[in-house]
Amino acid sequence: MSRRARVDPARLVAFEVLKAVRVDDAYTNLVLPSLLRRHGLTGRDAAFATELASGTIRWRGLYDAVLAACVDRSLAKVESKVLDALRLGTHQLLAMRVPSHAAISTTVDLVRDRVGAGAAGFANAVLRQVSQHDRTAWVARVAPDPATAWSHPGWVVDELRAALGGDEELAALLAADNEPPRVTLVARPGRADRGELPGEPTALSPYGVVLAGGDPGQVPAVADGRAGVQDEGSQLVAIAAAAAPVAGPDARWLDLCAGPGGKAALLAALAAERGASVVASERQPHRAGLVRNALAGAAGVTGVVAADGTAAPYRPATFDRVLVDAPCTGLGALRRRPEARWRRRPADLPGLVELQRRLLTAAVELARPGGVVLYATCSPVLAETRDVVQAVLAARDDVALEDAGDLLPPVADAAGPLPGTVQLWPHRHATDAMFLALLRRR
Ligand SMILES: C[S@@+](CC[C@H](N)C(=O)[O-])C[C@H]1O[C@@H](n2cnc3c(N)ncnc32)[C@H](O)[C@@H]1O
Repeated sequence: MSRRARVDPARLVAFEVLKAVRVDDAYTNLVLPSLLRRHGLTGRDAAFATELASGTIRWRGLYDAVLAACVDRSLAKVESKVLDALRLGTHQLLAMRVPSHAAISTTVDLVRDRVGAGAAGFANAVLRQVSQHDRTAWVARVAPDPATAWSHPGWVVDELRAALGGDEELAALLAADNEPPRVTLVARPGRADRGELPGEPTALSPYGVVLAGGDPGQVPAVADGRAGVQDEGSQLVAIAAAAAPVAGPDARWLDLCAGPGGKAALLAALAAERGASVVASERQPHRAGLVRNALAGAAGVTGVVAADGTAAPYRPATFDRVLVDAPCTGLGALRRRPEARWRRRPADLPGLVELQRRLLTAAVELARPGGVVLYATCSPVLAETRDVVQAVLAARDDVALEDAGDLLPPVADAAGPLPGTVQLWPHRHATDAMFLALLRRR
């Protein structure tokens, strides 16, 4: 048998995912499917590789603290490929139902094959130490703080704690961030009925279904664009944007930050039912292309435009409704993006907040008097939610904050940081932490 043949393909796929995320800034969710295909993995093997890669990336903060206690030098001095393999071995030992001997021997085989015999001996010695304790005991030894125990960067924990208003629910939120989310589908009204989708109806959105299992791409209504994969919180954003009462004409709707098009597709379906039509606008041309794909075959669409929303090519006071689903840190959607928490930096915030403020200002100017603007983020960070809305309200006398909660089916415990705003949470609502604020132009 060749040395190469001893490496388990599911572990090799996970190892290659970690490398792509580290070296190429790849997104786990995008790189995984092609690697699974390339190595011919399906079914249980594909599920194992997915959990191994995604879980290892999510839990990297805790695992590095464990490994630091088992290695006699700084982790920065351990070769990156070896460190990746050690993290994979640690995830199998502390979080997956893999017998210790198998977790260690398969990791050692991987390191021998990919790095060399010396590194394999080192990996063997380190993982044997890791296997001396279970996860609870390791947390007690190396992770006295919630950031390490729940594997989040400290600054992210600080932002989430501030948004929650204290420590009471912090552990529940951080734990929810570490659970891969259930897959939810949306039946786009007028095009599909949720009764034809496989799974249980969602609790909050009248169009949603929690997928029972399997590949959503195989669901016929998803394959032909009448339904889509969409978090329930995102469904509620589009629903709220469509539901705000508007006196007078209600035909021209705008989605100012539409890429890749999930909310635009639901909004267009809702618009079509009411004889209205959506302009879907997105700055990045390739993401505008994704919006075009998402809207293929949909009624209720005026067009898709690649345009900077802060200088959009529309006349002021044109639209009856404007949705601003603003670019943000995404710290409310950590469940679905394993690497995101490690990639974001506090220094990203000021630029994003400035852009959010400019986009919301532009949206207010594009709304006609009496029209509405729904501002949303998939982040609960106060600088991106409360502060942006407050800044725009303070700078203008032609706009007022109204109650976004009234636009939704009853959602318990969803009060946002300003009166009338809504803040959803993964640990309370099993949605992404979407923020919603409703503004009306005077
Ligand atoms: C949170 S995402 C929108 C998600 C989308 N609404 C959906 O449901 O599929 C924010 C989008 O805003 C876009 N964006 C960033 N800066 C922009 C700008 N100045 N004008 C318009 N769009 C912008 C990003 O490219 C990104 O696609």
